[in-house]
Amino acid sequence: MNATNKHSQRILLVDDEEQILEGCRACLNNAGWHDVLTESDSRLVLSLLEREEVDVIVLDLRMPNITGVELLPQIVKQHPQIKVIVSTANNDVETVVNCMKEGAYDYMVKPIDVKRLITSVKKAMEMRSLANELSALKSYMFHDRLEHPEAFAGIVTGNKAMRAVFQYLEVIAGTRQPVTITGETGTGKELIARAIHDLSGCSGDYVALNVAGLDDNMFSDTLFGHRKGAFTGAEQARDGLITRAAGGTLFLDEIGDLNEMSQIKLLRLLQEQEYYPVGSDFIKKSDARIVLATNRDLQEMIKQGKFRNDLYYRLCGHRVHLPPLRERLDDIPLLLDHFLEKAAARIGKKKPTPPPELAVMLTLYPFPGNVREMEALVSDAVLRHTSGVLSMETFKMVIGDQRPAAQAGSGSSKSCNDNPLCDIFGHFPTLDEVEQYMISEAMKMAKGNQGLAGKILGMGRQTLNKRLKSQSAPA
Ligand SMILES: Nc1ncnc2c1ncn2[C@@H]1O[C@H](COP(=O)(O)OP(=O)(O)OP(=O)(O)O)[C@@H](O)[C@H]1O
Repeated sequence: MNATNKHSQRILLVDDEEQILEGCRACLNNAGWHDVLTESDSRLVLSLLEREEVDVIVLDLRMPNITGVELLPQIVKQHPQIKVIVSTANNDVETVVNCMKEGAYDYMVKPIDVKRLITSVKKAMEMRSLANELSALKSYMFHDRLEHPEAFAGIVTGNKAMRAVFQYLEVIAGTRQPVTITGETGTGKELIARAIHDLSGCSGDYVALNVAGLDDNMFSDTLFGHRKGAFTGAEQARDGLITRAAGGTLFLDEIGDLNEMSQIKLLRLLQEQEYYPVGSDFIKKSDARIVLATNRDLQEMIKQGKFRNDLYYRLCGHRVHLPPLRERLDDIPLLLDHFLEKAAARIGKKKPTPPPELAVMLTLYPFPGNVREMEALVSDAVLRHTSGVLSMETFKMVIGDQRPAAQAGSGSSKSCNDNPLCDIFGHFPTLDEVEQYMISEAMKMAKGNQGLAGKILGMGRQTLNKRLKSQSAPA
């Protein structure tokens, strides 16, 4: 699927010297920007901008006919979204200051330094995509809609927090920045990674690698490949998965398990899009979009010295967090229906009817394995069931006498989905707990007078007295 039709990042170089245009174009191509337009006639720039969408312009200030100094304010006025970097032959502070006042994003002194050119264009592109994301986010805030619901078709949810994740992913779909997905095991991180790829409109493949348990050699060899003779047994050069993901998406799962050396290599890949195949001194470039996932608490790992701070901050650019299933109980009936249908279809049975109390019973269970655990539970029940109505036995065996999710140890009042009783008790209370609470509140209101407290509670003084005695009696 090619869900987005965003153009790739496009640069326009304007200079009357063809040699400079060609030199800069080659440098930018090498750095990974392949969509570079050039124009040597300044009189044609404004009409070109009417026809073509451009993100960044590198504009020479001294040109015949119309100078860059004259052109700059017109570009800024007519196309305020474009970032303009001016290039000037002399380091004339006054001209530079004037250009910045007119709205230039940055400036460069000629002859153009390649590193400076690349850094400046990179920053301008980042600013441009941030501005795009901001305006898209504003529009999502006002219209609760998804432009590409088909990208999320496999993810069953009606939950608000999940929908906000989808909207955010649509906003950042066009950027090539890495995306980090966090969430407990089984919350659907891999499904989200796939959706990011589908939304990106990239023509290349989606390639996934679970890095858990890989030592640095295996990590480097699997991801970056090796040159011939790099180690005993490396009889042929071999490309790594990063090559297979060229022009597409590389999904690295369980990055919280990476060791120190591999973290350094991952950081270089994220920051510079560069890597070395094992045994090679020649650096290679990658244009794969990188999506990462972890179910570990990376900040806690930093405190323990197990995860690099700089890598963490690099991962923070675009980040989504998937809530655990116990915090989106509204998804349980939908998922139950989905998994019943899926399991029945797989074994060629008719979809069984769930007993009405089943969905409620499932909301009481904390699901430490999240959606994956629920799917396994439902599949197992469908396999075992024989009559038209699904038996509760399989569920009872696993869930047993589970107390509501929060009591079962999650400790989160959110798991009651903002039920007012949960606000008071910190979990969904039992009848006994509610009774005790009401009696003690009524006694407080009645300043210890049992007759009055009984009236408040709608019971006689003697009944209240009995209940008070039974509450204080040892269990
Ligand atoms: N919202 C959902 N709708 C349908 N299926 C889902 C949903 N969320 C998760 N699943 C299913 O649950 C299983 C686990 O999902 P997934 O592998 O994406 O989780 P994960 O967060 O990547 O887990 P882990 O951290 O263990 O790698 C998969 O079979 C997936 O299809």
